[in-house]
Amino acid sequence: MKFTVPIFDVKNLSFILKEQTILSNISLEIFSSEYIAIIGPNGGGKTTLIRMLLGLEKPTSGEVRIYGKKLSHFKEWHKIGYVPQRAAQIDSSFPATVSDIVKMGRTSQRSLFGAFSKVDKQLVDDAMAKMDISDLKDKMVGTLSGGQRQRVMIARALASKPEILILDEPNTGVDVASQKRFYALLRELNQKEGITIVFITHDIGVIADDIARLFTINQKAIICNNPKQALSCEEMSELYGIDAHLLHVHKHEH
Ligand SMILES: Nc1ncnc2c1ncn2[C@@H]1O[C@H](COP(=O)(O)OP(=O)(O)OP(=O)(O)O)[C@@H](O)[C@H]1O
Repeated sequence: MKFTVPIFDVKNLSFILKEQTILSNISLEIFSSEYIAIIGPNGGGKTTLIRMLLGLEKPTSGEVRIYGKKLSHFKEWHKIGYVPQRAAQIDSSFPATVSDIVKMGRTSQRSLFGAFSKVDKQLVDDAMAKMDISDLKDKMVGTLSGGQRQRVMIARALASKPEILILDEPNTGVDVASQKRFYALLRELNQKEGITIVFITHDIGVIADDIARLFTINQKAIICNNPKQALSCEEMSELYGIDAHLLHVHKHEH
């Protein structure tokens, strides 16, 4: 079923910090089952935008709605899986196994000391299977490769059975072969399971065929209709870096 209400509805969002404009008048919508990439120069405000979508940072002006609700009224945070930037950079002595980490994905839906139910266990096992890490479940997470850790962090997010997965530059420090495998997994989550994906990346060329829309953020948003326009947008974003203009606003069709 397609939502007519967007998952995220952002209107005229601005964020000014110590007189520096970080985001200026951003408006966008993200719909169920979309695969969206967000690109832009370093410091362009991509992470800040995501933090505002999740209520982790308060905008100076403007509004974010999730599933039609104001952020302050939204309670179903388990529907949103978030893997922040550098989440996979875990200290090698970190005392937790892969399955310990993935189980943490269930905590938001259990009472603080609630027992780990059969359903919880099944969801954890499913998330590990989807991310192809079942055989690593008893390994200490700090001993894994960058690509394996990255898949553990995403499995943790999947264990909460999210409807939307937000990934902030998940490929930093991951080799090309692991990246390709990772992109294939994301495509599968989007196409087979209908999970909405919002993906902050510098790697747009590789996923251009998978994504539905691209947002280029450089204080202001440039929104492209389709991935074929994406590459020219990327070139443009590299060019200006100073003052972007709203070039094209996508109208979502239902
Ligand atoms: N809480 C904060 N305190 C100080 N500066 C901040 C804060 N939040 C964001 N900024 C600044 O806002 C700008 C945008 O940062 P942000 O991390 O959102 O950019 P980004 O596009 O995600 O960059 P990158 O590609 O390097 O991750 C940067 O100049 C950053 O220093």
